[in-house]
Amino acid sequence: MIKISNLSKTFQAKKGTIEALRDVSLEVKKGEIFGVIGYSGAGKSTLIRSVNLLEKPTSGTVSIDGTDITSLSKGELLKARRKIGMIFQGFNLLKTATVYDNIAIPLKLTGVPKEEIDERVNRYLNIVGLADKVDAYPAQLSGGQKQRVAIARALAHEPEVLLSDEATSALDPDTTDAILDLLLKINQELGITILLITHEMHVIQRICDGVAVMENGEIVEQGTTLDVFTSPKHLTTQKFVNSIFNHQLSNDLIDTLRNTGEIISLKFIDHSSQEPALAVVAKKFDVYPNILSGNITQLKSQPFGSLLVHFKGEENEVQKAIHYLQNQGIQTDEVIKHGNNKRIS
Ligand SMILES: Nc1ncnc2c1ncn2[C@@H]1O[C@H](COP(=O)(O)OP(=O)(O)OP(=O)(O)O)[C@@H](O)[C@H]1O
Repeated sequence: MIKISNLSKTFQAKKGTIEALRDVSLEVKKGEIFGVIGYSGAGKSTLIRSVNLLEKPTSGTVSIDGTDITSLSKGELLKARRKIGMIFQGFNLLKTATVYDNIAIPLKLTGVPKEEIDERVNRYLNIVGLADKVDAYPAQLSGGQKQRVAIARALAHEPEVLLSDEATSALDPDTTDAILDLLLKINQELGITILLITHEMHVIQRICDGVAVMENGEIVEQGTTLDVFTSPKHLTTQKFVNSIFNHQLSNDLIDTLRNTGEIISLKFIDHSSQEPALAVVAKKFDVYPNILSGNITQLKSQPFGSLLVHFKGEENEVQKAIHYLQNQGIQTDEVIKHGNNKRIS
């Protein structure tokens, strides 16, 4: 549905040339929710703004539904953009217009007839749960409600793709989750493909099917959300994944445990299999597993867990236990080795 190929963007700034995007390629399939995550300055905004050509790439192509939009004439581009809705962190509502007009005015500008406008405003305000606010002004709405209006405004153009530029970054955690649930509903019920950018792993975890991690204008890792969570390869990805699980151990505890065994991080998809696996390991090998910290969360609709376990025992027995767990399909990472001080980031 969205195919970004070898996209690069350079800005000429006072202090020299800034390479905001370097040879970025990614593909978002029809009906998917795909998230791009990265720290500030990674190039996320530049990337998402390139998808509807709000930002003109220096090189590379962007195809929407098979059409290379970087090669279109102005008129053709205007038409193609109708397939692409966008929502923003700051909502971008007209302050002096009612909710109705915020949705209706852009429709009027694209020539949609009056009755059709009425019908669409109604339909999409119902979908976002704000039918009773049709006559309100933005100043009378909460942040979450403003974002709902912005979503209704985007949907009213009946796009195939919705771009979300940090849409939940200005919202509190509960409102964030409510908006993420709304995006999921739109994706599932209206079949709209969603590409979003965020700096919060929680957003990826809750609604994304696929994820790309950006740093310094490049994609350093991408894959299904499940693969990236279970075996993050790049250090930045590992930091984002760890931010969800947040296993914190005191240095004193680490020093004590290091002398008697290893601390291993276990990641698993089917949590029901986890406890028996540890019990079997304790029976089969001369090791004593002790759970230090644990967290089971939901990856979209799949349970996903992470445990930090101290395996007390001789090094060769601990290694045998780890191999056994790996053969059970459990992802293992050594966090603190015997007498060593390798630490989780
Ligand atoms: N119009 C511009 N002119 C000059 N430099 C720019 C411009 N827009 C972005 N940049 C630079 O490009 C790089 C990537 O910026 P971008 O806004 O895409 O990152 P980001 O990951 O979205 O960060 P943030 O989350 O802080 O918005 C940064 O170094 C930024 O300063």
